[in-house]
Amino acid sequence: MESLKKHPRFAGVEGPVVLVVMDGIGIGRQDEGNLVHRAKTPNIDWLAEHAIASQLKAHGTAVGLPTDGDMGNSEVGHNAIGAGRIFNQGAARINTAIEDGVLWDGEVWRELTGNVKERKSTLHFIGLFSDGNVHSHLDHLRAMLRRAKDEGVGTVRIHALLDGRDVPPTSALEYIDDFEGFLADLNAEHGVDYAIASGGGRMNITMDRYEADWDMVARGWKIHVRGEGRAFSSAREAVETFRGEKPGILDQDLPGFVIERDGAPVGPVRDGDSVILFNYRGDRAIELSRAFDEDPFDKFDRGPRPDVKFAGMMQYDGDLEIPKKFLVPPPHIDRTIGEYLSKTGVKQLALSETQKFGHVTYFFNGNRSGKFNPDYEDYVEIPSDRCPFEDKPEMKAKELTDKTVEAIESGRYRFIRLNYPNGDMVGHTGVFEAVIRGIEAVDEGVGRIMEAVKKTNGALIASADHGNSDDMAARDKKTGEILRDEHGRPRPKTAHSLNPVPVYVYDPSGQSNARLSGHPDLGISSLAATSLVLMGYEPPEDYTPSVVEVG
Ligand SMILES: O=C(O)[C@H](O)COP(=O)(O)O
Ligand SMILES: [Mn+2]
Ligand SMILES: [Mn+2]
Repeated sequence: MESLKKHPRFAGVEGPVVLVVMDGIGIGRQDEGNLVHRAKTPNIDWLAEHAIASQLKAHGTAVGLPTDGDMGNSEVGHNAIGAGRIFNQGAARINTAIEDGVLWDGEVWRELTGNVKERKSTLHFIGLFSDGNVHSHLDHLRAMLRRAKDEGVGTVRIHALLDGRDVPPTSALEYIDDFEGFLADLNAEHGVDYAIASGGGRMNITMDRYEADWDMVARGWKIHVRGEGRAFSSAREAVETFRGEKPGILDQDLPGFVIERDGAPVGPVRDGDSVILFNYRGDRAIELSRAFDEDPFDKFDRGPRPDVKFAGMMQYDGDLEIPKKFLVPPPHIDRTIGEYLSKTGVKQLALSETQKFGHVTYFFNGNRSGKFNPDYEDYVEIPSDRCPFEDKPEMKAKELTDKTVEAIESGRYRFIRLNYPNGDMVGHTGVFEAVIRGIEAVDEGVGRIMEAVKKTNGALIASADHGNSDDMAARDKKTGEILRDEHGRPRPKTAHSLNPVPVYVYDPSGQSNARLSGHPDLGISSLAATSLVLMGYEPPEDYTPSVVEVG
């Protein structure tokens, strides 16, 4: 790989180029459900009016997802931003592997199904139980169950993590009923025994990320693997009971449950079983994978670890080889902006709080752990609070801004990137007042960064990885009208939006003579080239073009 070439007409702004990812802050229709619009954001508003402003696509094919009906997410968003190009992503790759049959011919699928056939043991599937298409898709699970049945696998157990975060907040029963119907057909026609064995809300058990709270994984392990937990005769009964006990609870927060048959758990994981984690996205799949794969292991007490064959849908971390076995290889993302800058000897800094730290480092660097060259890279992680996001929607915005301003003024870095998680993490709670406060905290941070950039003759690029808080109200599918609760308040939508995101390029000293490049239909993969031209480098030829022309 070559170093970057100097830009032919522009030597770069004097101070650092700062790329701010305002996570989950998109551009939506200006109504009651758009909390970005409702929040007081004097700094972002100023940028919209006075900086170079445009919109970028942040969903669907613009970020490597199968169709333009797929909402964007932080993983594919940060992949696209950091790679400067679009790579086919998890969902698209698995669809192809299933269509072409490559998945079934693969060594890992054959090993895991062969194992349970030979031992007459159980094949388990654990994963996010929805069609949100961010971490998983139920169509993949259905395809695998049909195939398992065709290949003569007799017993399958499903451990269902209820979503309500990438899909409507209380939609679990629709997915459960639909799936139970599918299972009933398989069982009746083919004499197999395929059943849901356990489950719980994804933000309560199993799907922690970035080691923010291993207790979640410990709870999930007990439920799925040991079959220990509150028992019910069906997943539907569990959900209905929990909802009755705590009205208003969202699916993502539901407690764990175990399904019993004849007084015993129907599907704990036992020696000789095979286990597939059918999530394809890495961040929230890594910890459970480690619990299955690692020995020794000190994150929580697993009790006796069953001796199983474990595989992930994908390899969630290629550098750390987590997990060891996987069904579909991940996209190989190379020549990211971070790698180019390191190669060119340009100093860079990445910052966020725990919740999005892996996004500005691992995902931004093309799913790569560690640094390209520690001499040229510094990473700062501010530990996230451990309370519900709606209780402290400002999160660590102030601390993150302090560190960023300090870094800008230090003169040590040429490129600084950071992520404010608020618009997204608080957006997922569906608590409107909190979301507004979270966005206002981001705006305050952006304002302080604008000042620091001005002081140092640097440049700011403010954008986002996908929308969320710009579209927070549930709507009637046909009319688009906002749906309301009994008090007339909009019912929340907790998932990401399909909206474009803003891009603001602010060069207070005017050195770059930046103006819109006028390329139509740009997506967030153009942010890498935009950062490079402001630093005075020519973007690599196959990068998505810059939002601005300079010089
Ligand atoms: O994992 C989550 O929290 C959501 O499914 C997606 O959110 P993110 O893509 O913004 O991380
Ligand atoms: Mn995000
Ligand atoms: Mn999100």
